[in-house]
Amino acid sequence: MSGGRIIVGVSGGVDSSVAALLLVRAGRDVAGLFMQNWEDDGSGDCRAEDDRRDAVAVCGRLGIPFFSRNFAKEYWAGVFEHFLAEYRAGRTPNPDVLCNREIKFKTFLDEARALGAERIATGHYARVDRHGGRWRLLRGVDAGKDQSYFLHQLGQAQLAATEFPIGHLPKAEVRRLAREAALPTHAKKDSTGICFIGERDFRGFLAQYLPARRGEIRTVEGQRVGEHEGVFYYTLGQREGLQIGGVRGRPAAPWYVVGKDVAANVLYVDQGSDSPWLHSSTLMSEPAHWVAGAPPATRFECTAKTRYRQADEPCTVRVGDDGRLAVRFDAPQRAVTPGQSVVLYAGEECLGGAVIESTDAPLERQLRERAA
Ligand SMILES: Nc1ncnc2c1ncn2[C@@H]1O[C@H](COP(=O)(O)OP(=O)(O)OP(=O)(O)O)[C@@H](O)[C@H]1O
Repeated sequence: MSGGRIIVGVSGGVDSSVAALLLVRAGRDVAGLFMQNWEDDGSGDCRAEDDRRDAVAVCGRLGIPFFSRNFAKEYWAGVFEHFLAEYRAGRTPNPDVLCNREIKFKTFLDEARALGAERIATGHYARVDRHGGRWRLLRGVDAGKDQSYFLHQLGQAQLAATEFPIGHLPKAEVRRLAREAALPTHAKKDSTGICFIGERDFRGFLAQYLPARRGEIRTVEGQRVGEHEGVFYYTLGQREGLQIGGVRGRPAAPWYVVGKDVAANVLYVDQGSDSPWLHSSTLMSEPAHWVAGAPPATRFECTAKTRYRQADEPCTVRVGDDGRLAVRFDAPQRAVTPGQSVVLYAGEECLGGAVIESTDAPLERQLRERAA
């Protein structure tokens, strides 16, 4: 395991800095590779230059070679175009899942090999081990930081070449190690949000690519209660950004998005964060990816997350002949959203997952039947 060069993805953040530190301490032949995945649009919000400077400083401090590559073209073609197409279709994609599959564990891995490395490492909170003749993807030990959800599209070939040096550590310990080693990133704030959007306003960003298209906001019963700027700017279960005044016969309680009719350009809302219109017990997915290369069975019980920050929910999975999943949850789930990923776990092990295509939420079913 320990021979040959290993290249760490250095993002200029504290996690990848400590990943590199631990590999250096283990006596490995380590180099850092920073990737730029987005062209600076001059808006002044792009942190890429600061991050790059921090990545250079960390490699300097550790005394390891630093490389930098621009993958903006690959990111645009492999992640961003799909991201826009999904939003245009009224779904809510997860670009980080795709970025891992298409960029960090493909383009980046290829580039690392071109630079003479046999293996790569990242500062993800996840673990990889070898068990029963195959590689397993396991949750990070810090439950609040676990990133296996975003990594569920990895397969045997990628895991065989990958290390997650901080996956067994709690975040507080990672920060402590960074401070103790005087790494220049030790006090840096964790990055939030989608990497190419950063801290800027999400709707404003999306509007540059998907121009506003005004339409009606209606209650599920069909009453017109307001106007929206474009159904694609909203996601199921969302409360913010809805311009709805007082509605006669309705209490002054907050409204939530419970459905989108993309063809008719209508946004459906209901009151109460726990609205029955938001709940579903079954979802259907696109063809699934399995970390092991194949599902454990054609029908099995496990737990699943339908969003990153969500508790594990017990469910039964049926795998169709075409690889698509029918996932039935023991208890109804709130705001299961087409475009997001359903990720399956057996205890600590991430089995794989798939993009959610549809659910049996009552309104979604009605809209689907109407469209068919
Ligand atoms: N621009 C980049 N260049 C090289 N590697 C990157 C880059 N962005 C992310 N990575 C790698 O992917 C890992 C996970 O990325 P993520 O965006 O989730 O960052 P994070 O959890 O905030 O970690 P960090 O503190 O290292 O930025 C990073 O730890 C790093 O190894």
